[in-house]
Amino acid sequence: MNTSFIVSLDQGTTSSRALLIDHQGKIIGMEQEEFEQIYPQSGWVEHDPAVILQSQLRVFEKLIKNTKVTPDQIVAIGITNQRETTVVWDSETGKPIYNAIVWQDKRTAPFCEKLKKRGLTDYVRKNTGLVIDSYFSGTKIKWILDNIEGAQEKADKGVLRFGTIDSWLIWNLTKENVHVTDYSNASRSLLFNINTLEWDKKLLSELEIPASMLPKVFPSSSVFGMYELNGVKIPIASVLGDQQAALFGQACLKKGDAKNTYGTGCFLLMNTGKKPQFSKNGLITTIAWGVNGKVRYALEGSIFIAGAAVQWLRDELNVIESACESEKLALSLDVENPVYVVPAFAGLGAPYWDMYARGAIFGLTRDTGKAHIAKATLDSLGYQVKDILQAMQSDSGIKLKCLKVDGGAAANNYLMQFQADILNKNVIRPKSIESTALGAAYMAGITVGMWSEDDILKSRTVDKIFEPNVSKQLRNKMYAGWKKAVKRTMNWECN
Ligand SMILES: Nc1ncnc2c1ncn2[C@@H]1O[C@H](COP(=O)(O)OP(=O)(O)O)[C@@H](O)[C@H]1O
Ligand SMILES: O=P(O)(O)OC[C@H](O)CO
Repeated sequence: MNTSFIVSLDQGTTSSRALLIDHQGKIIGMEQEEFEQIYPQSGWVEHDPAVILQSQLRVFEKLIKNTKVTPDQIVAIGITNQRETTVVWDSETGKPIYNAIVWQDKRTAPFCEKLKKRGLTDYVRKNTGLVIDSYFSGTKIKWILDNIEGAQEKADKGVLRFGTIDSWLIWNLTKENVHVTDYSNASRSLLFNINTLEWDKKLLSELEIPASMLPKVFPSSSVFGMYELNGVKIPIASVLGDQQAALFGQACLKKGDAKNTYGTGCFLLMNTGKKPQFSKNGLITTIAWGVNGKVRYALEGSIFIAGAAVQWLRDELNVIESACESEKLALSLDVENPVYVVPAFAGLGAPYWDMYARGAIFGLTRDTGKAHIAKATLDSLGYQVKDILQAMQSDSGIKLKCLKVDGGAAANNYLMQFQADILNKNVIRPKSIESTALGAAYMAGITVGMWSEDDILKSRTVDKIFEPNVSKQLRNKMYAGWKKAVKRTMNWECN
């Protein structure tokens, strides 16, 4: 092979991936490894940071071996990651002092209530763009400092480091152990001021988190450090939170462009341009990226459980053996489905923000079978996206003509058709649903001068357009059932 490539490391909630991408933006090779989800208590979700690192390094090594690419052909590495998931490690030993607390984890809900009672809601919204919720990293750091023996003392001595997964990977990938992150990841911490692009001193003091724990923050398109592979130094030339990477990878580069990614959760983001726009309908404001001296903002609707509900069908209910089987099962039912599944397994995110909602199944009758449950589970992804899209249109004043989609569950044709039906909009699926990895690669390519934003716009290819095909009456009836079901799951686990 006589060309140059970019390696994209995509560290997701359920798996680590490594992709080799050529000059034309074509995926030449991909390796993927699932890893263990740890549920120590109801509502708690953890990952082992060492397992994450090892799985990411293993898929990287396999990619090199199977594609036979040589280190000197790799011009840059791009990193994209599950966001908010919090690792705290000891800088002297390099060892985490606790498992990674995953974005879905609800243990800090009581502390979030305290912050709300202290009157911080408005301050947090205006300065971080976020709502006070256990989703974000800040309260997870606080929990570790308060609950792990010796943590506070070590933090006070300046020995501890906090990072989202990008920081944790880069610390370990670089010889000098650099401690860095990018704007998009920092903007998910509850500690980063998205107006001044600095850590927010007031919030650090409210949460009693020493500034010495925090990584240095750079634009997403930067050289974050060097990774040495067989003596060749390769620049780590981009870092992006996975949802922002998918927005970039889907070429949503202009104000008003939007995409939805169906992974473990579902995340609908709209590029809102140069200025942060604040929501009146339960969405959050986030930094999309920093590139070429420009910062771009986005409005985001975060759904906590999407593909994870399909995993629940597979692993907990055993009604399917693989995720793609859910499509066959849903299509086996050709009558209207009276069943609703509300997968509020980790509370409800946007637009409800209810940390105390819990999952439920409604409308069961004697003839309800696994096909009803599987279909209702897939439908719940589509309904949640409709909730978000309505809020997004109302906040932005922009009526979306269509919805660009990607992520693992976007492969499901039944789901995509249902999505078009319930939204009454065309749903556009690109040829490659790996927009996240592509976005990180494009960003790295921009840093090293291999691509421009124009090249990204030209690289989009459509696989399929799903067109709406149900009556308005049926659509409205189905959606009304969903709203009724959601209402009944709310505030279930009262504090
Ligand atoms: N054909 C399918 N139908 C429905 N869900 C699917 C399908 N394929 C994958 N999924 C779901 O998509 C998720 C994996 O997508 P991915 O984009 O890899 O997520 P993540 O980055 O969050 O790990 C899993 O939760 C899986 O259950
Ligand atoms: O790992 P994913 O693709 O489910 O993305 C997780 C999000 O980044 C959480 O905010």
